[in-house]
Amino acid sequence: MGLRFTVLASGSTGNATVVSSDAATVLIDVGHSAKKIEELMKEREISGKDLDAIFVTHEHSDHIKGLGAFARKHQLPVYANEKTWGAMLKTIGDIPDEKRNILPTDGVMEIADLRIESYAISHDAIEPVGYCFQSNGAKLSLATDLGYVSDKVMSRLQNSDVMVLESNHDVDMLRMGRYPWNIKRRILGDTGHLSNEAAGEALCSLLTGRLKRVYLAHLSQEHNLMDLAKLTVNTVLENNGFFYQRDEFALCDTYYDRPTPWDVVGK
Ligand SMILES: Nc1ccn([C@@H]2O[C@H](COP(=O)(O)O)[C@@H](O)[C@H]2O)c(=O)n1
Repeated sequence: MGLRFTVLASGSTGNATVVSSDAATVLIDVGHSAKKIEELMKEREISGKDLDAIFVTHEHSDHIKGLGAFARKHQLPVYANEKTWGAMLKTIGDIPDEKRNILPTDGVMEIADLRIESYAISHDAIEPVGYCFQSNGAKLSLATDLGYVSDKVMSRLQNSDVMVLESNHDVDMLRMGRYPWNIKRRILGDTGHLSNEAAGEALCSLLTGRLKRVYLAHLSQEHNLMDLAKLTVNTVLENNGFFYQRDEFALCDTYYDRPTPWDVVGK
C-alpha cells in the first residue's frame, strides 16, 4: 500500500484527518473534543492506540480544541512549529517535554515509512502550515485554511495523487450573508479562506494526469453547499479547457460531522 486516509471532520466547527502508511499512522489536527475525535475514529474502526503522532497545522480552535486532552490520554508525541507551540500552549495545557516536538515550518521528517513535509501557508494564525505525505511512491497533500495559493504552495502540491483542498465559500453567498463585514473581509482576504473559484483556479495548475481525486474541504455551512462547490470548481476547470472523465479524476466530499470513507492512495 502507498497511503490511506480519512478526513474525520472538516469545517470551522472542527478539523481532523488520519493518514496511514504501511508502518505509521498520524493524526493531523484535533479540532473537536477528545471524546468526539474518539467517536469519529471509531466510525472508521481505529482508536488513539493506533496512532504514532499528532501533527498540528495551526493554533485556531477548530484545529486544536481536543489536542491537549487527546495527546495526554494516548501519550502521543505532538509536532508543531515553534511559533505554533508558543501560541497554543496556554490553550492545550501541559504536554510533557519528551512528547513536544518542534517541526520546521518548511521541513521534512520521517516516521517509519511515512515522509511528512510541512509547508508555510497564508492564514491569520501565527505560523500556519499545510502538509504533504508520501510513502511507497504515493503522495497525499492537505491544503486548507489558506487565503490564497502562493507559487511556493503550488510547488509543494505538485505531483500529488490525491489532495484535500479548501473550498470554503461561494463569494456571492458570503458577500450577501449575515457575517459582520470585518469577518467577511477577513475570510475574503489573503490570510483568510479559499473560495470555490480559487480552489478551481488552483486546480488548473495542479491537474496533471497524476492527480486522481480532490476532496473539497473546510466548506462553510453558512456560505456554501457541496454541490455548488463542485459545480463552481468544474466550471472553472472547463472554462480553462480541462475536461475529464469520471474514471480519470473526481471531486470528492468531506463532511463537518462525519468521516469520509478510507481512501487508498497509490498501490
Ligand atoms: N461569526 C463568525 C463566523 C465565522 N468566523 C470564521 O470565519 C471563517 C469561515 O467560517 P465558516 O464557518 O463560514 O466556514 C472561519 O475561520 C471561522 O472561524 C468568525 O470568525 N466569526
